[in-house]
Amino acid sequence: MTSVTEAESAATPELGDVLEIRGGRPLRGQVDVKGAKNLATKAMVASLLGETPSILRDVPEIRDVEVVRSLLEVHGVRVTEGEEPGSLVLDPTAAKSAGFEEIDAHAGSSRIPILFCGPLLHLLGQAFIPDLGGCRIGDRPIDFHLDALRKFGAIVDKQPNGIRLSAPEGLHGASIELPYPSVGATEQVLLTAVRAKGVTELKNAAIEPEIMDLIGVLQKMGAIISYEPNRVIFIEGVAELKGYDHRSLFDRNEAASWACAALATDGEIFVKGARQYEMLTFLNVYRKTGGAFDITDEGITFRRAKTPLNPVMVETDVHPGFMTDWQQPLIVALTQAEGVSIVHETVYENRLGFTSALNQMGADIVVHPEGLAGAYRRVARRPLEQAAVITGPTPLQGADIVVPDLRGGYAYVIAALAAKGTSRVSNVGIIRRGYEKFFDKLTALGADFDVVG
Ligand SMILES: CC(=O)N[C@H]1[C@@H](OP(=O)(O)OP(=O)(O)OC[C@H]2O[C@@H](n3ccc(=O)[nH]c3=O)[C@H](O)[C@@H]2O)O[C@H](CO)[C@@H](O)[C@@H]1O
Ligand SMILES: C=C(OP(=O)(O)O)C(=O)O
Repeated sequence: MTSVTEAESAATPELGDVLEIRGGRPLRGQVDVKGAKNLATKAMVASLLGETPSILRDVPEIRDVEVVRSLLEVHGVRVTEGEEPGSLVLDPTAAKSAGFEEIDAHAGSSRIPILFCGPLLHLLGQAFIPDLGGCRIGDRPIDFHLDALRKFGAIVDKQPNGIRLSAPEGLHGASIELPYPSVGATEQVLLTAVRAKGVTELKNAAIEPEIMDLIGVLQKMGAIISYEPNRVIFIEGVAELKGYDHRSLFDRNEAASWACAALATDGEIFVKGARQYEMLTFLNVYRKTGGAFDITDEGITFRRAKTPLNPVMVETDVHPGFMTDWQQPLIVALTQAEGVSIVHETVYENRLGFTSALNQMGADIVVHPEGLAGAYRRVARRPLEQAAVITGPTPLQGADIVVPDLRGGYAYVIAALAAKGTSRVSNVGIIRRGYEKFFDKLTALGADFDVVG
């Protein structure tokens, strides 16, 4: 078994783990957003399907990319920096001869290993996938993934520390309907079906912009994928794929986070690289909240249109709805709205726990773990819904707080920046999973902080 340690993959010394933040200063200036965490990592896995090297551009310098890079290297993919800054060359030509590796890698740090199943089964006929990490925001089962893999002809054997897969007869096209439009399960089907024998029909697929960009990557490699109305995707398997040359979609989650930082601190931030189309839903909510934005070809500038902000009612949802990864930084801004805001979380069952630290800082947020009975819904909701009721405006005071997960952590940092007085924010290393050059960007925006641990 090959072990790829956290230390090996997270060697970048940019971030410490504890920040002392002196709040009360508006964030002003420019930040650049590069490729999306939720696309770049998947495009990197796709390189394993090609017969020739791939080039991925605008790769973000984040820990999840480092994790996937080391997993690819364990499987014999040669990963080097490309000529263009921020690009990677992924050469899979030695992967087949590298043979089967049972990896014990990064349990607790990323969800991407599950997407190696299809590519490894095509390449080697077998795979071992360790237990997954990622943010602890609910149960996050992988049953949709495993059911789909079985339909392709894979044999799945659950083991104490992961799953072992084999495909003695090879993989064939399948007819699959997801119980819920899961992003990861849709990617699993795409990465497996492109080289399976025959046609795959996927119903109730996720259609997030990152999925569309992954389909673009696979089409460049030679795949035949058509996207039909009503969340149906058809994939005609092909015998061989080549490498791709692709510039990653921008990180709309990072862009939305900085937009909320401008709102919460009453600052003004130009997010270079942000685009309107992928953020339409976010921008509507931003405007209703009392935020303003100017869109140009280079990016989007975010600021407040008024103070105090307006209260809003938001339901997180699959695309084209309001993304679950946007609600945490928005909730910080909503503590400064005049009146009662409601955020219904419908994607994960435990994604509002981070609000308790905001209450410690002076916010008035009540979480209803079973959702709000009788509340208005656009469509019927899943039983795992919870709701946060935020009453504002409430001044925030500095506090000692511990980052729980990626987006919750970002929310804590902007809450501390918006608060009066000094905060000590621990465990900020988690933020490296999805925000590149985070300290540099805070400094560029005029944040007053020190790394103290
Ligand atoms: C690396 C990455 O791209 N992460 C994103 C991805 O996560 P991820 O791909 O893990 O999220 P999914 O869309 O799969 O999960 C959505 C819901 O489906 C459930 N589910 C999923 C798979 C399964 O086999 N069984 C099952 O029940 C999950 O528990 C969750 O309640 O999409 C989420 C929803 O937009 C985002 O918050 C994450 O940032
Ligand atoms: C939930 C997230 O990521 P992951 O799926 O990688 O845990 C996120 O990016 O907010």
